[in-house]
Amino acid sequence: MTDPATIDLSKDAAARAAVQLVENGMKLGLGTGSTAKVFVDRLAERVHAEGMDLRCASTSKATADQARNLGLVVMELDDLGWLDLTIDGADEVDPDLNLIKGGGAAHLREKIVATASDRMVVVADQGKVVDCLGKFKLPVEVIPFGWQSTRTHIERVLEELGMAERPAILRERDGKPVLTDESNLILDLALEQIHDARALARGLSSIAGVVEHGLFLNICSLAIIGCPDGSVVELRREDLE
Ligand SMILES: O=C(CO)[C@H](O)[C@H](O)COP(=O)(O)O
Repeated sequence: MTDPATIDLSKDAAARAAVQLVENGMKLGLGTGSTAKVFVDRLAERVHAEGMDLRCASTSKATADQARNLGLVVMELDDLGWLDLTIDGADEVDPDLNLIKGGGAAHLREKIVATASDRMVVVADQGKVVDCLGKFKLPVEVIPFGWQSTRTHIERVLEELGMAERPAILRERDGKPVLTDESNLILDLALEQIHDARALARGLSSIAGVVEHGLFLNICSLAIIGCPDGSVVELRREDLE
């Protein structure tokens, strides 16, 4: 297992590099999770040191609280309109910069904010880079009403795609279902390997009780991967930049 201290240095390296992409006057989307949290810390340092004028939209209540406590201006996405840049973490990043997100149960707002931005950049450590998406359980946000029927529909979609008998697990914490910022539930799909992410995304989106899945396809144009020695590796999708 990777040493947690090593992971922290990597996150810090990615966050520091990402902060350099921010320009004065930008409207910025802020992600959720431990790497996004480090980014917000580094961002606030730069904003105060340079007297930058930024307006931010947050992907979660947790990040909004953190950013406001650090003196950043956080507004409603609808009051900001279109954003210049969103910086967020990811649970998996494949060679085409397709992602799995939602480990922090925030992928619905994360996708809304990322797709309301000119550019989405991911900050992550090397452990997130994979050849094929799917080892990390795919989060699917579902509405509580009839969630077990929704789970049955999800399992049918998986069966149709040859991913049969893969359980959709209700996410719980301390014996209680995890609720998203939208008061919905999360089903985590244990898939191992997602060979046709587009078909899976289509299938999941066609189910009535599914609010949003954690596949981010063709959204991220740059992934900044932090290394424990403080260096970073940049993975790019030129066609999305
Ligand atoms: O998608 C997310 C939250 O919904 C996070 O960005 C993702 O889980 C990565 O988090 P971390 O940086 O803590 O590993």
